[in-house]
Amino acid sequence: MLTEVQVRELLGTLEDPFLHRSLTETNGITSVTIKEEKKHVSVKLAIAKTNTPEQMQLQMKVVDVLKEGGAGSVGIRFEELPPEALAQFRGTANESEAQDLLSPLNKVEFISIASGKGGVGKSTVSVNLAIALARLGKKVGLIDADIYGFSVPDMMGIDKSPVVRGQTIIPVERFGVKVISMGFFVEDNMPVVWRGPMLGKVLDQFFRDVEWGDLDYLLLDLPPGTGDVALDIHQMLPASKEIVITTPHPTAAFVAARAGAMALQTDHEVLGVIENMSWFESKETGKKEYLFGQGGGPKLAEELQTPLLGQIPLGQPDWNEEDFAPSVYLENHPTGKIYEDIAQQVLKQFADKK
Ligand SMILES: Nc1ncnc2c1ncn2[C@@H]1O[C@H](COP(=O)(O)OP(=O)(O)OP(=O)(O)O)[C@@H](O)[C@H]1O
Repeated sequence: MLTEVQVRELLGTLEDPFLHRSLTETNGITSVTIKEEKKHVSVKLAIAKTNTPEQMQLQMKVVDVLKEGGAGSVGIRFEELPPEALAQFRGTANESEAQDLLSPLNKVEFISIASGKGGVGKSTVSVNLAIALARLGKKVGLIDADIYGFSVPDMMGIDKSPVVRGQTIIPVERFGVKVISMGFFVEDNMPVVWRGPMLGKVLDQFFRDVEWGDLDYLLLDLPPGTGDVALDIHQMLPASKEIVITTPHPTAAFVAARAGAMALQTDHEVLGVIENMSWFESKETGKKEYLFGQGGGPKLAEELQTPLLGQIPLGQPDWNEEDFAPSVYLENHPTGKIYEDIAQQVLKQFADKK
């Protein structure tokens, strides 16, 4: 297993993407933690500018280098170099990088939506949460990165593909959300054998080549599960905060806990838990039936020491024929209101952390 000295040696030659000096020169490796029994290496790196496509690329390099060196899993947290350190090197960044520093994605907050297994409603929640944030006046983007089925376009009733202008991809806008799905680029939704690193490259392209404009929040609908692909992706994600989706059954919560643990292991803060398919409410009697059991959401939230952001009942949204969007709840639908409440809690959490 790697030692701290070896980790510092391996990473020391990688460059700060903006300053073009090695991380050794910039004193950019701020901490290294090694959990030998789990072969887990956790590093904190300081670079000139965080939450950028460049950070994403560096992140991928760090994961590659450490895994080649023998690490089983890698957690990376980025922070910005202090102004004094930056001032010392600033002269070395050239004009085009100065442009990059102003790139609109610099200010965006990433929120990834994860689940322990498929079918729990991760895509449904991603779509409705993105729309709820947009309804609250935020500028929102959504990346459908669920390689096991690109369901977001269908769920939102999107029937057109994004316009591609040269190198630039213009996302499709629907309900005030800018959407990009891998499904847009896969012919007839053909199944593809995706490997984590490949998905990482496509994600990187989505960060770089999509004309997102000025965004406040970029949501990522992640592939479900806690296997290799999910782990690879977690390691490549930008400094995103994570929301974990579960159904109310205690065993489902147990599986979802592994997704939460993976987030924490890869240094992603968990914003909260959303329990989906919580109950079915009879229209006649108003009585709630707990078809999938009870207690999974609160239990998971307690285990991950994070808030339970909300519970979504079973049911179908009402939509009209001409504006067909099978999974989108309207603003005044009771479930639409629950999503609004969740979106408000999410905004509050970001505001509190600033
Ligand atoms: N609250 C709900 N009430 C009724 N049906 C729901 C609810 N949430 C999700 N569904 C339905 O359950 C199915 C699975 O949902 P969804 O695709 O969002 O799950 P997922 O976790 O993203 O699955 P996967 O990752 O396997 O794609 C869909 O048909 C969706 O319409």
